[in-house]
Amino acid sequence: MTPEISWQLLTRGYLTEPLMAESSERPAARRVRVLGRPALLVAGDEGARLFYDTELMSRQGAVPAPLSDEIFGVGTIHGLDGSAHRHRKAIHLQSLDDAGVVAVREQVVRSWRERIDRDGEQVPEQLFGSLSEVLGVAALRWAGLGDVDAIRRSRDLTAIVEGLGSPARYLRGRLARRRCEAWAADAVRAARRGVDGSAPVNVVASAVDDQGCLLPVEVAAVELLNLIRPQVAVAYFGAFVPLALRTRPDWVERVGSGGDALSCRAFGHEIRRHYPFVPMLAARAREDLSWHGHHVRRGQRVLLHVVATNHDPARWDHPWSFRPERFLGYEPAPYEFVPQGGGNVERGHRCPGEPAVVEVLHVLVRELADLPHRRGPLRFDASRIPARPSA
Ligand code: HEM
Repeated sequence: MTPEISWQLLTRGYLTEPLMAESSERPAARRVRVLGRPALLVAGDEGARLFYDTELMSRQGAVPAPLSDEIFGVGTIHGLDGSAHRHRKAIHLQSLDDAGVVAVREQVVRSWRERIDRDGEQVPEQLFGSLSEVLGVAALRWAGLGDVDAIRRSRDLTAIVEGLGSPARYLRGRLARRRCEAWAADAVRAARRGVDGSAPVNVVASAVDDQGCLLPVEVAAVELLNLIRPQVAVAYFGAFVPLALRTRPDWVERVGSGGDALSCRAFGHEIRRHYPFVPMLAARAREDLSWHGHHVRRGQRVLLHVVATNHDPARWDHPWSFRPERFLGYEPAPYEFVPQGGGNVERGHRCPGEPAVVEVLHVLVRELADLPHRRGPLRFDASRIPARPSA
């Protein structure tokens, strides 16, 4: 029988069965149902190549609207194709160019130092909450929005991401999104009235679509939030750092301030590969197609299983072990490692924030490795999306 995975995702989270086999016997694809509709679930390098083939796949309406509107917002880049998508993507790539990434890193270091000065040198009891605030303050300053209501806004941005996992959290996320879109729209209007500048809020406020028209305020607000919200979400990876360091105590010195940058980077990559965050991604077939004996009709969903791809036994040795050494001197190829999507960042939907996340994780790994008490939970609940360590 074809499994309905919507319900499984809600109740079993990352343990949703299809394609999670640990052996190399894993099938190339599985037929599933999403909200009652047939879909094809693919994984691994080959599956990712199919998923990111823009000739074959479209993103329009791929993520069910109730989910997309809550997590990303109405009119978001995630559902665009072709030249509309490329124009919108340019906003993000401009804000997250090399200088933008350096600025993200500087703001995170500053915000982290402020927290240490305030609360002292120890891993906070509630590391996830503390990191979301540190990263939220940093992201809002980076975007050019200053410190106004920064903590409350950071909590709302986290509530939006938390909305993925359960009906109660979803409702809280919708309310938080309404509040966030209101202040983001105000920020866009103020930037349109005010001074020019290179801060991301100004970049978004002055951006035009592929017809040369300014983005509607509501859409610009959604894109401004697309630049800020995911920076707060790096707290999910950051919260795994103490757990990862306890799994591999032999790496503590290598990644602390006396260690080396390459080890720190490898450790961050392995955190993004090993610990789950985004479970799967969605596209729709542009035309009827056939793949490994499965027929996919035009308009049907094709899903890329992110976690199964990052743990593909055909690609990764001991995929379920935390082994940062696998990334020493090795940068992952575009379709084998997809915690933030795969393929080409300019032409496809790969995450434009990936270089910033690599830098932020570098800072968090180094700082958390240096703190004297590396306490914190030793496990996480794999049935909860998004995952984070729990006591
Ligand atoms: C926790 C860290 C992050 C994770 C796990 C993550 C993951 C992802 C994933 C899986 C996608 C979708 C790829 C696809 O649809 O093919 C994506 C897209 C995107 N991400 Fe991230 N991301 C993170 C951080 C960031 C940051 C820091 C930013 C910006 C500052 C950002 C901005 C975006 C945007 C704008 C898109 C849409 C790209 C498009 O549709 O072309 N993300 N991200």
